[in-house]
Amino acid sequence: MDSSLSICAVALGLLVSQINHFFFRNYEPSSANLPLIFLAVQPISLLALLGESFSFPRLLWSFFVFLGSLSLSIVAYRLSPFHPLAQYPGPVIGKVTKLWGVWKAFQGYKHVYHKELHDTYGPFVRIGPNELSIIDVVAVGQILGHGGLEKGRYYETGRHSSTPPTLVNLNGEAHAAKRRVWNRAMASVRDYEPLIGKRASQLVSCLRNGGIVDLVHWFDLFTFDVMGDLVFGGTFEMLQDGQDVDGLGKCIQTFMKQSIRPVVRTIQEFNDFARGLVIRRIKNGVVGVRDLWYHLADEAGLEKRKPNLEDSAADAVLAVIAASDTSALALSSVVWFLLSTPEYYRRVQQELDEVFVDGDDPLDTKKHQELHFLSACINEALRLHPPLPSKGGSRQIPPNQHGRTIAGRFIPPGTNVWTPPYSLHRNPEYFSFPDQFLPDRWLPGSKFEKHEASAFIPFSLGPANCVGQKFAKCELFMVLSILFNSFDLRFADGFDSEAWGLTLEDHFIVTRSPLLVNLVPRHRSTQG
Ligand code: HEM
Repeated sequence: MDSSLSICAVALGLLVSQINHFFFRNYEPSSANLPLIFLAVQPISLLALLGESFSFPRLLWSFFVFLGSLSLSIVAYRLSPFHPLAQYPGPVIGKVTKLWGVWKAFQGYKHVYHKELHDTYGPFVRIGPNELSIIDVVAVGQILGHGGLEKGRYYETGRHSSTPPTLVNLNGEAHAAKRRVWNRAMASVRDYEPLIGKRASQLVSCLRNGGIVDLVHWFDLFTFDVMGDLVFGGTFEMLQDGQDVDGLGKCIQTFMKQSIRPVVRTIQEFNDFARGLVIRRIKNGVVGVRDLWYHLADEAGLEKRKPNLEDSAADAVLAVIAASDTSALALSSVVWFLLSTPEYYRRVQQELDEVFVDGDDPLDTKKHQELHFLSACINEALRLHPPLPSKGGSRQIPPNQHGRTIAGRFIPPGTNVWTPPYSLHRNPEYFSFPDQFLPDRWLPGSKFEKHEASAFIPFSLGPANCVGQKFAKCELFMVLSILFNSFDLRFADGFDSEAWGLTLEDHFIVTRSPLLVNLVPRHRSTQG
């Protein structure tokens, strides 16, 4: 047949494809761009090298032989007992390719997919050719805790080259150095209490007339305003406007969903937006409390090397992203769980009424320590709806290092490891009735058969855990205390409350649909 290649050409095509497989297995590229060009050029070069004449059918054959044999050999190797992760169970599709997982992530249901896999295959699941998902509590401590594994390469690939690395992208000493600055900034949440309290009061004041409101919307505005205050000393004023005039929330969502085309434009918009805020903040200086920018830009001159403006701005933007959606989701989730279980809502209300007798300020943080049942409800909401359900904690063993034994099992070099909080928190080995909202499990002396508090990691663990954890908890207690103290809440008539939980989609930040609640002002309210 004229269009076929000579036997020699086919043999060479097969050989070269095997060399490619060997090469890419040992030197895995971090970007697909160059390898794709490299792969496309080879079948054409082979034809030229062998002096074969160029025609469309011949080119097609050449690609078919080369790519077909390369694909077959990759699939065979990934499914073979010779693959370093062969001992780990998982779906065939996951062993062969990451594309199925990517599709689930694109849909926003990666967390649910991983849980289903763990339900089927157990605590160690091979979810990608070189990826494991682990929900064993000993392993999670060894992976994320001190002396654990370093951050996976997804932390770096998620960053656009036009933006300097932030705390989240860094590893090792570079991370520790930046983390020191962040720790300094977040050391005393007490300093920030007036700032959070002011916005919590403003939130309640905006809602003072009661009626039907979308709490997702208002919690979003609240957390953005708080972060504007914390990071830049006051900026956004979304509560005052009653809306996100600059579209910051939309911008963050698009950015996180990373739909290829808008992403570059979004990053550009984001950087421009941040630059504007920074310029304004530098012009205004510190107004009142020392804000996060004061620390990030080292205005006190405590660091040996002053950070440059671009670096500090990138971290300031990180703060807004890391803190706003996570806290807003937590607030919405607590309200949703409580209104879905009226007996728990009544207990929270009763506790608040006992702790804050008439005239007491529900923003008094010293009294928040007495809110044991509310605290249990917050934990339970964070357990069932962790704001970072699947991505909080991807780690890796770099290909050029030795493997590690984790919880008695060998993890070979080149493996990416995930510890998805959503699946871990719902592991029946660690929590009785794992899918049910049962806040009593968090109270001292609870009689639940299984309760493994170290399997509860909504803020992650170890040296890269959430630096804003205390701040977030302070926000939660303040807002929930003043909200429940000021209003009686119930779902709006006709609102499909059961469906709300199913609308949560995991796109790194968790997107959610409106939460329609009817607010009736309470007579004993001290605010608004
Ligand atoms: C309920 C609210 C919050 C939750 C559940 C949460 C959860 C998390 C988790 C799981 C991580 C680890 C992520 C990873 O390893 O990929 C993290 C990291 C981080 N969080 Fe939060 N967060 C919350 C609120 C906040 C707030 C209020 C701030 C800032 C004021 C903040 C700032 C950060 C930063 C800067 C990091 C990166 C830490 C590092 O890499 O060293 N978060 N958060």
